[in-house]
Amino acid sequence: MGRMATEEYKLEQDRVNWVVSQIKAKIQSVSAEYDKAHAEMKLVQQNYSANTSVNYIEVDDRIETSAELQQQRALASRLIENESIIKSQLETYETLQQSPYFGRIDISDPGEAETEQLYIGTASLTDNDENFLVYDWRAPISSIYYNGTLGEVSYETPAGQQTTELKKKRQFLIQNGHIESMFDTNETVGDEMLQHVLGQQNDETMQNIVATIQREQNDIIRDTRSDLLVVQGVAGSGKTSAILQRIAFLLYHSRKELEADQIVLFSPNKLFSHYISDVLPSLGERNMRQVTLAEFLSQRLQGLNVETLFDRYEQSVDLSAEQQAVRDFQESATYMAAINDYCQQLKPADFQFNAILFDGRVFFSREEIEAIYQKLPDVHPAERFLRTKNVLIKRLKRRIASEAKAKWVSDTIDQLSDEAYHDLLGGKRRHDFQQLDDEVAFIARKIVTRRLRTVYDAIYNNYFLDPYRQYSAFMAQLKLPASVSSSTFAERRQAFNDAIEFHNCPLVDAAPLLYLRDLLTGGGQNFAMKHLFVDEMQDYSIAQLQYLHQAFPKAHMTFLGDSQQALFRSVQRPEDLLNELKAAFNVHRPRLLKLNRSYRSTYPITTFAKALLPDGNDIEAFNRDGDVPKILISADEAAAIKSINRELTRATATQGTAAILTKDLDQAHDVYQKLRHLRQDVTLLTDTDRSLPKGVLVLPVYLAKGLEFDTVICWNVSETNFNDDRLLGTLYTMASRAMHDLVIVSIGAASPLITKRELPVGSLQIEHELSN
Ligand SMILES: Nc1ncnc2c1ncn2[C@@H]1O[C@H](COP(=O)(O)OP(=O)(O)OP(=O)(O)O)[C@@H](O)[C@H]1O
Repeated sequence: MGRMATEEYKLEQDRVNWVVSQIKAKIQSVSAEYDKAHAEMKLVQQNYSANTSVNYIEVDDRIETSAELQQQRALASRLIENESIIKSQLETYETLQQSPYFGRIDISDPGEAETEQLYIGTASLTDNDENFLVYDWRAPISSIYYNGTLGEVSYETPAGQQTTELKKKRQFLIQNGHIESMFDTNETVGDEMLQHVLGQQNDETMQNIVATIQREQNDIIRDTRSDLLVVQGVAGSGKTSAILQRIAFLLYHSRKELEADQIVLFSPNKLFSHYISDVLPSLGERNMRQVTLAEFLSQRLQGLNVETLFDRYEQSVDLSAEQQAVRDFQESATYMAAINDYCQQLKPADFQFNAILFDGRVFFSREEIEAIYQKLPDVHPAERFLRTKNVLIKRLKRRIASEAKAKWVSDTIDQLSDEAYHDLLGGKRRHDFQQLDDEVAFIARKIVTRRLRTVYDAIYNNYFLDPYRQYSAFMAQLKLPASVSSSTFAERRQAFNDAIEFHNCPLVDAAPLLYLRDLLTGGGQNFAMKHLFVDEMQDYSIAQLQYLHQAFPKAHMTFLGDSQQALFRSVQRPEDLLNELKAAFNVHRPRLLKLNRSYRSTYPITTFAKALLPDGNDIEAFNRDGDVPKILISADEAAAIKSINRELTRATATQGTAAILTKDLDQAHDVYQKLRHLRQDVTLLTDTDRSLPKGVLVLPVYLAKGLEFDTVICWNVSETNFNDDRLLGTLYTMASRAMHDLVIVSIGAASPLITKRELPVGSLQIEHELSN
């Protein structure tokens, strides 16, 4: 290990130069190709717009033109696709030109005398004879680079397992075509390169980590077997990074069967979505779909305001022990199982059917709908519901047919303008009808159908079932476990009813309610989604995860989280969690992986952060130098603001990112208002923000989930402000956002969460400030 002899270095730089020259040549030829494709595209577009301006007087002409137009359109879209393929190729070459590769492995296959040298980069590159100059990091052979120590190694290929001998492993840092550093290592991926990468300053968006993926991370990235992969990883261990590289890997691995939009990631907030948005494009892949749980639930509960996790966190009213027990119950798999049982056994008379109204009058009465349901055979509830729907539509059609004979309809027809009449004829023509009467009857049905559109929509959208009343009825008949008091549960049910009255839906009820609705009406399932990722899974209840599984029944699941970062929730052992999920999901190949090494923060920061936790010993700090975290005890708020300002001036002098994290939004507002008078570069972030502006940011901790900053200042971790054990996860999340510097501010005595812990000597620097 260590820096290499100059001669070796020169040889490698020569190779880099040679590869770069090959890339340059490729860029030239592809650019020419691109220009050609672009010109072709332009031509078709011009042609297309010339064609679209032809006049439409002759009806038969119109048909011909539209066939021609369709052809043109197809041609145009093929050209657009072609152009975008060439463009992304060009982009790949341009990235490779800066840094063609980051690794080299020397291998010798059994029985062969020769040693082969393979270079590994973010994308593959071949010369004109199809020889690999650079291997894609996701190629089967590249796994050796991440997994193998020197000596005999094996790797998976589509043709089965192969073995080879790994003779050398070399890492490079190449920038602008220049080798900045290079190391030989016999470890998986050596620490020196990692030191170098991690020591750098934070960017506005996350970077890919392909050059330095660690062995445990590689296991997550390349797992293609598991149908449920649960990752418990400590703060800063690379969970989010692993998700993104895994997606890139899967897209490569199943190039033919998998598209980026068949992958969905549930992310903690919008800032986070923006933060990670560059990683996949930097690897030449399209981004997956991203959604927050709140967005997903609200979209499915249209017309209701679904309480967000943040709303709930903000109002974290101290729940009584009984209320907590009710919440735990409602978030459990048992509760979801009870819903399933209820739906399977629901008697027709217990269905909460709604009458369908038209113009304020009953069109289909409750009794009629119930009678239809009652008469149907006792099949699966969703199936029976669907058949009910079909009967209703049939009856609607019959009523339309008879209503079409009504006098008001013929009166309406008499008064139709020619234009309106033709409009109603739609695609039909005069000679489509045998007699004029038929045509008039057709128009009459059209008129009535249009008028009764709202009835049709109501049937189509399942409005004849009231899922809210049904859910409430479910709660009313539920047999409660011993831990739950019936009066507290009755209060909870009342709270749900009241919320619905005001078009609100409590978060705890959203997933169970949707589950019930989907089971009874047979909707809400997306069979096209092939992979479901959940980041920060500790903020989801089992019930919510179970609903996601129900909503994406065909998706492989990868759930990642850190139980220690739970906000206002008790910590659960990952093994228990996996077992619970396994039972609830009925999966075949579950797997639990752990990441214990933390890369984000310096050694002193991780050492301090882990000391806060009762089970912090599992956390392994990555060895990177830095200052010891500091706690500033101020006498009052004004003094605290002043000292923050001083710290910020120091922190921003180095161009780094700095964030002040608060317990909740109110405090973020407050700090922002005070600080704004002292400096111009401060921004307050709220949950509608989608990007991270430059300068100093003030934000509540839950919006900082998954993010990182060079300097973090934790606001007012005092005895009074952090006086609850349940805030430990909050404090730990705050502290673990810091990459290089961590400052904790406390007005008055510090929180017992810090003072009661036996912190290792010298792990925290304490400064008392007197008021002035
Ligand atoms: N193998 C690696 N090589 C280089 N950098 C890495 C590696 N693994 C993680 N990192 C860096 O460590 C930081 C933390 O990674 P990431 O955000 O993925 O962790 P996380 O487990 O999702 O964290 P948290 O749960 O605290 O939000 C990032 O800056 C990431 O780039």
